[in-house]
Amino acid sequence: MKTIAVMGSTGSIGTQTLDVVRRNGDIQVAGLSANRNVELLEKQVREFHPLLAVAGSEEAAADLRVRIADTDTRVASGMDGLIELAQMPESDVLVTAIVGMIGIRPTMAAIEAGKDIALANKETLVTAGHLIMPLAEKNRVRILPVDSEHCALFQCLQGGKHGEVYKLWITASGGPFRGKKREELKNMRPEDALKHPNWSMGAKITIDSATLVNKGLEIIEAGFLFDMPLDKIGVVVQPQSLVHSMVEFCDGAILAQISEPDMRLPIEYALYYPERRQTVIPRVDFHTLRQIAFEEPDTETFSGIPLALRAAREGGSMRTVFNAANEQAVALFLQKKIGFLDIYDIIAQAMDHHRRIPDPDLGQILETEKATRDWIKGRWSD
Ligand SMILES: NC(=O)C1=CN([C@@H]2O[C@H](COP(=O)(O)OP(=O)(O)OC[C@H]3O[C@@H](n4cnc5c(N)ncnc54)[C@H](OP(=O)(O)O)[C@@H]3O)[C@@H](O)[C@H]2O)C=CC1
Ligand SMILES: CC(=O)[C@@H](O)[C@H](O)COP(=O)(O)O
Ligand SMILES: [Mn+2]
Repeated sequence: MKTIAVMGSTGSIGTQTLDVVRRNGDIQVAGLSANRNVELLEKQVREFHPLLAVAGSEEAAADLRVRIADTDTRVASGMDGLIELAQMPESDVLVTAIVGMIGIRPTMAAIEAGKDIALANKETLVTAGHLIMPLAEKNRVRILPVDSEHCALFQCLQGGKHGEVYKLWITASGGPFRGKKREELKNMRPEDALKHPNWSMGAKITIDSATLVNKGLEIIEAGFLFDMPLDKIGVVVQPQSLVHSMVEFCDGAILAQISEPDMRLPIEYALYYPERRQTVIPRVDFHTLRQIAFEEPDTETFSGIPLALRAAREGGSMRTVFNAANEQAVALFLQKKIGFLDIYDIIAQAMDHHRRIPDPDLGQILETEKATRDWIKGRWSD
């Protein structure tokens, strides 16, 4: 029986991971973690009986300890707790369902302890992919993509040779503001941007979908996961989110992965790879589906992709600045301290201000993150 630890179990990916576990009934859960949502974490502890539960702060951990005093689950907190969760001797796989580049250290710790990674936490790969992919190879662990596009690419690549790939096509929904122009975007509020047309996800990634920064992050993520140069990665809008991505091969053949938009499929694929299980999601109905549409992304209106390409081309610590500035800007937008288009300005200005480190180590990545956040706080926060 496989045993997993779920980092970020109370979020969108975390709860869907536990749903996959619940429906299959043959995976054990060794550890769970949340930031502040101890109420849900308590429920999860009572249902899945993990050995360890980690809360974001010592205050939240103290609350959780009281709540689950009648169980055998031990409670830890903060980054030390996440690293302990990542390295639990009982677990085979770490599901990285936490949001943001805070996932870097526990993900690296898990790889060092020989755990496979079911990776949803794309920010970690965007900022530290040059450290993580070689570390995984050295420790002979698998990085199994959970992000829907990357899981689709991974499925389409099965059996194909790396050298035979002509292009990876990442699909984008276009987000809630598809078709709008900059003038209309100026006044968009968080409640507008949080209405994703096809997916129900956490707040941060939903805003990233609206700016198309999510697609930018996903281009960089795909580069690391599949060892592909930027000119072999394209983006095409597929507004229904039915085609999750495609691989075009040298002979002109294109393989696509199509399914209803439901993250439980990629989560299940990553957890059971290379086996396929019975579906836990609704099947595509070709009797009612009339067409599958594609269009070009509007990169003039939505700067998420061009900004990411700039960060990827300049490389090194610039990827950290792109990601950290975006994390900070999205938080400010959600707090209604800045407008929607300010997200792009903050990222661009933070990148202009930064002096690039070509091949940053972990310490330099974390220092760059802090410097970027401090620089933004000094200019855009109270
Ligand atoms: N949601 C989706 O469908 C998809 C998500 N992804 C990626 O997966 C990752 C998770 O996304 P999603 O599930 O939507 O995010 P959510 O915001 O829904 O969940 C985030 C999880 O991380 C925890 N967390 C947040 N901040 C901290 C912190 N500082 N310390 C400890 N724990 C923390 C949250 O705890 P609490 O509940 O207590 O706040 C929660 O468990 C992201 O990297 C996202 O880009 C990729 C593809 C699809
Ligand atoms: C479900 C998933 O993987 C998200 O990353 C999704 O792709 C977001 O949709 P967008 O295509 O709108 O960014
Ligand atoms: Mn995605």
